[in-house]
Amino acid sequence: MAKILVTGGCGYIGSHTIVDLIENGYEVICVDNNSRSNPAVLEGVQKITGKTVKNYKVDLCNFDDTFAIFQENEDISGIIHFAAYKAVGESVEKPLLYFENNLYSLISLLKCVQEFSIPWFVFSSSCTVYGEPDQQMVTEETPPKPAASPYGYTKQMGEQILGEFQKASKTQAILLRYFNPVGAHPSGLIGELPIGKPQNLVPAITQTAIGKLPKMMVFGDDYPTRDGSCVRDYIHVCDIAHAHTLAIKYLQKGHNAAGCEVFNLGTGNGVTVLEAIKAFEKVSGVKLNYEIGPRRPGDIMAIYANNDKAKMRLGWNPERTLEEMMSTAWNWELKLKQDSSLHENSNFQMN
Ligand SMILES: NC(=O)c1ccc[n+]([C@@H]2O[C@H](COP(=O)([O-])OP(=O)(O)OC[C@H]3O[C@@H](n4cnc5c(N)ncnc54)[C@H](O)[C@@H]3O)[C@@H](O)[C@H]2O)c1
Ligand SMILES: O=c1ccn([C@@H]2O[C@H](COP(=O)(O)OP(=O)(O)O[C@H]3O[C@H](CO)[C@@H](O)[C@H](O)[C@H]3O)[C@@H](O)[C@H]2O)c(=O)[nH]1
Repeated sequence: MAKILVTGGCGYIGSHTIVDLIENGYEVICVDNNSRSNPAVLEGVQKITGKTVKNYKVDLCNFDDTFAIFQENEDISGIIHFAAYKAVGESVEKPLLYFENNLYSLISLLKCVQEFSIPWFVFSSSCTVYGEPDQQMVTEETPPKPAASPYGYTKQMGEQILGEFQKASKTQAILLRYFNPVGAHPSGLIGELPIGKPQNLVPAITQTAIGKLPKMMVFGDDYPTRDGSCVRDYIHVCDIAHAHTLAIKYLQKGHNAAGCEVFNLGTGNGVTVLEAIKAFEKVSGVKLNYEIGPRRPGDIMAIYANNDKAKMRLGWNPERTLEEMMSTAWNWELKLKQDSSLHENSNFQMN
């Protein structure tokens, strides 16, 4: 079976994707400098799959070290590139850190792709590229708007870099635009490990429910939506993970006629913040301590995916419900409370 290099494989989405790739018969190697993750995550992957995944602890911005991985593994057929920094607020404070890490790492990797003629490349993009869209439901044809943050620009630029690179090479590329990945593996052995105070909704909910945070804030209930709170398209991380396996299969079958294809990865359902909280309360039986606060600067009122293209071309069928997203996230939070070794994730600082 083909060998796939997963970058950022110790991270949240990368670790779930490694599990899915292994379960679908792929051989996987990982490169992650653990700047934003705990290497113990791969032990969780091992417990789920029974396979040990080798991690190269390398900073992808370092071309020589990255090149050496390819020299050692001349049989790599595909790359799934997750490695990046992803905190929107931090990117506003430290734009150069984001441009440097997210773009240098991509370029250094693509130089290796070129040198070693790697046939398939899958890139983690985001619905952030749509900015505040004119229509709430976006298709892949919806024109990108200026990004709201340096992080968002790194995704837009990453897409452009890949588009131009692909035209000049034989590598086939897929850009996956994730909506809001949430939840955890049903085993409770891997999940999201937010650094510091969580900025994203679901970790904020679970950390409040377990008592790590005294209460949480709903950022605004005065938007022109059905209950006044913002609308997002929450998608289970295992469904996102499986889309990567399908993307690799698609490239493997040579279906990627366009050379560099874009796919939205969302459920197609918009959910408000208050609905997400209700779903959590229902599955956990915990009454959440929350308050309505002011709007968060830079927040988009409403966005959700038209996912027809991924369904039709990749054969993707996101099947997990909002309740499953919440129950697996809660199960993971409960497991984290028991397992102090994963708490060591907080041993690293934001740069
Ligand atoms: N989680 C989301 O909500 C979301 C939404 C849209 C897009 N994305 C994108 O998906 C990808 C994965 O996201 P995630 O949530 O799994 O993030 P994550 O922070 O959990 O994982 C990213 C991993 O990349 C590693 N990394 C970062 N820079 C590196 C470098 N220079 N060299 C080697 N390793 C490096 C980190 O140590 C970490 O393990 C990212 O590109 C992110 O921007 C995430
Ligand atoms: O404590 C909180 C946290 C979030 N929210 C709201 O919950 C919604 C979702 O917020 P969040 O989980 O932060 O997701 P987004 O703002 O949609 O941004 C995420 O999803 C984007 C698209 O994938 C990525 O680009 C970003 O990196 C990622 O942070 C928004 O309305 C927030 O205002 C709250 O009300 N309280």
